[in-house]
Amino acid sequence: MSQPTPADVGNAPVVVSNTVGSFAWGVLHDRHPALVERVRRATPYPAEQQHALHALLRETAEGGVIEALDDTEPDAAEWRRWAGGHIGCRWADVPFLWAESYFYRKLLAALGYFAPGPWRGIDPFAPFKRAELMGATVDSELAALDGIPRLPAAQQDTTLLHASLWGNRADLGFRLSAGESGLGERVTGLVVDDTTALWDLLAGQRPGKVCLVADNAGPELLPDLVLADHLLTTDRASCVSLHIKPYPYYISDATTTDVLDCLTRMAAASGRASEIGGRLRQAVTGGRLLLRAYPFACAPLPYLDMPVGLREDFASATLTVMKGDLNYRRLVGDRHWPATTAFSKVTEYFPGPVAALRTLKSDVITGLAPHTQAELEATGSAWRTSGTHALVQVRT
Ligand SMILES: O=P(O)(O)OC[C@@]1(O)O[C@H](CO)[C@@H](O)[C@@H]1O
Repeated sequence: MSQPTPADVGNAPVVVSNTVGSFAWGVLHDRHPALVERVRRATPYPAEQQHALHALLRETAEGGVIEALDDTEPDAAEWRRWAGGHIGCRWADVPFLWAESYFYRKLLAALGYFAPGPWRGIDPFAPFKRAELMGATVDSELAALDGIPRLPAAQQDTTLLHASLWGNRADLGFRLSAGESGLGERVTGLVVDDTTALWDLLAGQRPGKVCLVADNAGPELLPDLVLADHLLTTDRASCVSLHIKPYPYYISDATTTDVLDCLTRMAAASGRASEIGGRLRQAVTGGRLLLRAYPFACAPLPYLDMPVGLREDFASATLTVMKGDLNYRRLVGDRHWPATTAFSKVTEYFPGPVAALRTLKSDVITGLAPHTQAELEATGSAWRTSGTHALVQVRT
């Protein structure tokens, strides 16, 4: 299934979760049980679902062994294929990327998300996503859009791109780990900043399709949608292919419902936000904003393993913009790369120009200049995982 990794990059060790105290270990050990508890408290699930949640917690507890997805699940065969030899292994010993995705899929199975009956299609994360979207922070971010047209054109570009970039801190899974103390202050200088290269790339050709691979709903998706509108209205793109998730995933990842909720939220606002919301609605009906929900968007695999249809979508784009931490891990491979490994090398396989807009929330990083790495290490802070740092990386 995999295409060869570019030979001269080599293969750094894959991230697994079996080192006690590591970031990956913490996700399995702390974040997932905390999430199950939040889900249980948010929705009054009946006994059958409660038992299934208990069973999932037992299965995924320290030392637990991976059990196959029930054959009655509609995508059981696909997951069997994606599982390779992982069923029967300890959760902590398989690739972290795989274990996390499988956990989210098993959580949906436990809640009867795909089963016939009254709980089919009920998004367990909707209460959290809805609360975020209706929050006062969103009001002020939408109101701030009124000031954008007063900025010089280049500053509008940077402001909207960076709003989408930093919107990536609005990730409910990460906030679950950060706890009540909340997120650390953002460090404004980006660890890699290819912002100019990104706009130059779009300026250097006739407007074509831009693929925008979305990440979280609500406070991240809103600036993503505003960016999509900006690309369309400034003729940097003839259409935007917005990739979202086909079903709830990683707590706050955006689904079609979340896109529609954002459009409704914008329409209900005043001024420019409402104008943009109206234009985006028309763009959806007119085919300039295409919604795409590939099954592979929730696959436990790196983009190196993407199927043909998705590859063709990316290949026909002038640029693909990957949002967020998980997409970054999937793009470069969830491996302990030396931090100075060239981003262009690890993304060489990708079928077209690609940009990553990401706040740093896991161990994986590539493309740092040696002096940047040294400066970051010297801070003694958890710069790789704290969400305080961000990057814009481009491979043309
Ligand atoms: O992709 P996103 O929303 O930016 O971040 C996803 C995340 O919160 O979840 C994973 C760990 O569970 C990490 O990739 C990261 O910390």
